[in-house]
Parts: sequence; structure tokens; C-alpha cells
Amino acid sequence: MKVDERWSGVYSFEDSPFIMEVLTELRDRNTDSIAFRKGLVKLGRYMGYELTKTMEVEEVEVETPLEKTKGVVVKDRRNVVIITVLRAAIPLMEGLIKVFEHARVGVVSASRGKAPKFEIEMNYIKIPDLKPEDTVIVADPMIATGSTLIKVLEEIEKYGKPKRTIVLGVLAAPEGISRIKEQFPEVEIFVAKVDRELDEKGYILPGLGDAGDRAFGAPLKVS
Ligand SMILES: O=P(O)(O)OC[C@H]1O[C@H](OP(=O)(O)OP(=O)(O)O)[C@H](O)[C@@H]1O
Ligand SMILES: O=c1cc[nH]c(=O)[nH]1
Ligand SMILES: [Mg+2]
Repeated sequence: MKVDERWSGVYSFEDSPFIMEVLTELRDRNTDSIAFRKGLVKLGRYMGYELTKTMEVEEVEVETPLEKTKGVVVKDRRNVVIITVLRAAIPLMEGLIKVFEHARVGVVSASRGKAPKFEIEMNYIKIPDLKPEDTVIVADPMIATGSTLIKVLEEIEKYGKPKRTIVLGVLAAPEGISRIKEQFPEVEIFVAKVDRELDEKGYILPGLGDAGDRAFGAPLKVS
């Protein structure tokens, strides 16, 4: 895990060769949707595992079949709420929940409109009550303009004040991180990599394309 000095509370996993290899496969235009989804599940699992390194640990006593010894329990792992931002976070959540098996799960739909407004349509919102001991992990693979996450974070604030709010993504553009950090300085951001910039349509460069479409296929517009 690497601290990104441009902001406070922003981390990347550029120092993990395994995470970078999975990211490389996701970036590859020839990766089909089965492999793309599998890659997102892997990243959810391994980035989730890395996140446990930032969590509160308690020392416990354990009895092996032979004798007593000291062990640990990652306390915060028991109090995790994963917020899944549809669509692209579905496979990421599948990986995360393997590490945080006790997690309560919220689901929100968010769809970004076209440039230059990038209006966010959010029609489906199911978020559990957030308790002071909770670590909320907002899973969304792509942080581009940041508009989606700002809208989601504004909504989450209505459900209680957790111990930590974490955004877990795959790729981010510096513009999106700056916008989120400006409005939510306390929110921690963990991404596999911070990419270079956004193009005029709001796509991350070099990026991996449209994460939702690559994982599930492009939706047909009928009206
Ligand atoms: O930071 P932003 O500029 O708001 O863009 C990021 C959002 O774009 C994608 O969702 P999209 O709207 O394409 O929906 P989808 O997951 O259903 O494809 C992605 O999964 C993020 O939620
Ligand atoms: O590059 C991008 C930007 C927004 N959403 C995506 O899926 N990809
Ligand atoms: Mg999309």
C-alpha cells in the first residue's frame, strides 16, 4: 500500500505486483467479460485483504490441541458495511465479502449521464443503519469525475456516523479524487492505481474503458 502525497488519506496498491498484474488484464481490450468479472472479484478480495492491515486488531488467547498461545482478532472486520454502487461494483463486492464475511450490504444504483453535465441518476437506494463502530466501504471500480461517489456519499451521510468511511476503487482520475476530498476530507480512498487524466467524455486515461459494459455488456437503449 502506497500513500499518495498529493492528498491526505489516499492510497494506491501500485507496490503490489499481483494487484498490478490483475489490473493489467483488466486494462487489456482483449479481455472478455468472463475474465473481466473474475479480475474484479480478485481485486475485491486482495484489496480487501490489504485493507485489513489498516484495521484495529485485538490480541486474544487461543488453545491449540497442545497448549495455550496468543492470537489476534481483526475487530473492525466484524463491523463492516459494504455499499455496492451498481453496476460495476457487483463483482468487486463479491470479492470483498470473501474477506468481510460478516458485512452488512447496502446497494445503490447510480448511472452517469453524458458530458459536460455528468448528471447522476440514483433511483434505487437500500442502505442499512450505520453505527459508530462501523467501517463503511463504498465499492465502485471507477472514480472518474467523482460525481457518482459524491452523490452516493451525500446519501450515506443520512444513515448515521460510522467510525470510518472508505472508498474502494480500481482506477481513479486525479480530478475525481480532488473533488471528493474537497467535499469529504475525512473519507479515505484506496485504489489499485491513480491514472493520468480524464478525456473530454469523462473516461479515465489510460483507464480500462467502461467498467459496467466490459463486465456485463453494453445495455440496449430502447427509448
Ligand atoms: O466518477 P464518475 O464520473 O461519476 O464516473 C464513475 C462512474 O461511472 C461508472 O458507472 P456508470 O454510470 O457507467 O454505470 P454502470 O456501472 O452501470 O456502467 C462507474 O462504475 C462509476 O460509478
Ligand atoms: O473511464 C471510465 C469512467 C467512468 N466510468 C467507467 O466505467 N470508466
Ligand atoms: Mg458504465
